[in-house]
Amino acid sequence: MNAYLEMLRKQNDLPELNEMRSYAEKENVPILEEESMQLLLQVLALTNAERVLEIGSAIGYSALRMASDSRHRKVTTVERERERYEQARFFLARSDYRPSITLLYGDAFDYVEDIAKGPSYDALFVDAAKSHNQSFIDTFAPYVKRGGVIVVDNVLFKGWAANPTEAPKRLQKLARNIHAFNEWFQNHPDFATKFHAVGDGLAVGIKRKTLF
Ligand SMILES: C[S@@+](CC[C@H](N)C(=O)[O-])C[C@H]1O[C@@H](n2cnc3c(N)ncnc32)[C@H](O)[C@@H]1O
Repeated sequence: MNAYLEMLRKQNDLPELNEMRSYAEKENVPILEEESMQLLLQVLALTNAERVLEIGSAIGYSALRMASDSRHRKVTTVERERERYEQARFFLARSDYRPSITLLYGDAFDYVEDIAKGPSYDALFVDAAKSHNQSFIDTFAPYVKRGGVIVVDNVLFKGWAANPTEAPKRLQKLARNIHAFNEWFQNHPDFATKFHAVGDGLAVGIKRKTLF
């Protein structure tokens, strides 16, 4: 069944995406799983998200997927690892969607002032250091419009968020941290949040128009 869905999905794939996926696999760069991508793109389409802020570009794969999914969409994406940023620049430079993507190098937290000066975003996609999920949302959600969406990847963390003691010892703290974040996001009065068991787990929070 998955092969069938993959065949359907790939019918309107951009040629450069295959190259990016192969690079990611070869170099062990984590990119968004396809099931999660489908949900992310659907959420962005349903909410007419034209301005998207992404934290964690890696090699620019999800930024390109988001930008190429709608003619009117503009994606700003931030990556703090030099090599990944350079690789993203390399891949995106050859894409027709380059003008729709603003690729920034550095720690996302260093861009708060710049982001605060611009117009608000329709969506925020958090796919960076998992231990900072809450800080990313505390810091950047104020620049998402009310009714906009906040999407966070890896909220299941291979199932270890539910059972941190089953994670390898070195990852147990992170698993507990992700679980604490999930509870915080689920119960935050500013967001209507739903969790989806796709890929490594995707949380989608809608920034409420009025507070509860
Ligand atoms: C899972 S990868 C992103 C994958 C990408 N969204 C995709 O699906 O194609 C996470 C990336 O976030 C970056 N990152 C982590 N913390 C960050 C921060 N504070 N600011 C900017 N980038 C960060 C990491 O260097 C890493 O490349």
